[in-house]
Amino acid sequence: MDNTIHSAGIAEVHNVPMSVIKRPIPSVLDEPKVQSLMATINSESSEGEVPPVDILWIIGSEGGNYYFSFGGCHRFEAYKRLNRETIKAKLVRSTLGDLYHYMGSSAPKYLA
Ligand SMILES: Nc1ncnc2c1ncn2[C@@H]1O[C@H](COP(=O)(O)OP(=O)(O)OP(=O)(O)O)[C@@H](O)[C@H]1O
Repeated sequence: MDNTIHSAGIAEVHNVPMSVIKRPIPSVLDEPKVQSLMATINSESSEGEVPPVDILWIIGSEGGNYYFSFGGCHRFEAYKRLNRETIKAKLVRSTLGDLYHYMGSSAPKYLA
């Protein structure tokens, strides 16, 4: 899901702590792809062969930053299994309306 319409204009890549990222939709994983990504990430030079994932960054109505991620399933799983503290990501500034697009009425009410 790299270079999607959402993140196409965003240049900055952040190291986002895995612990702050909410992934409300369970990933369906292709195991060999996860293994392959783990190997690539482990042998990666500083340039990087694995592109950043997209994260929806929402500021709550009462403040606070919320980070949601939907795609990037295989990359996220690979970073998780490697016990990485952070993942490279582009932050796509989003609204609760955007979240409804992905989650429908399952979107968390605490953001409204
Ligand atoms: N060993 C590897 N296996 C798979 N992809 C790799 C590997 N090394 C680098 N990449 C890059 O990582 C990115 C993986 O993105 P891809 O869309 O295939 O999966 P994902 O976004 O992590 O998971 P999903 O699409 O299932 O949500 C691609 O840009 C691909 O070129």
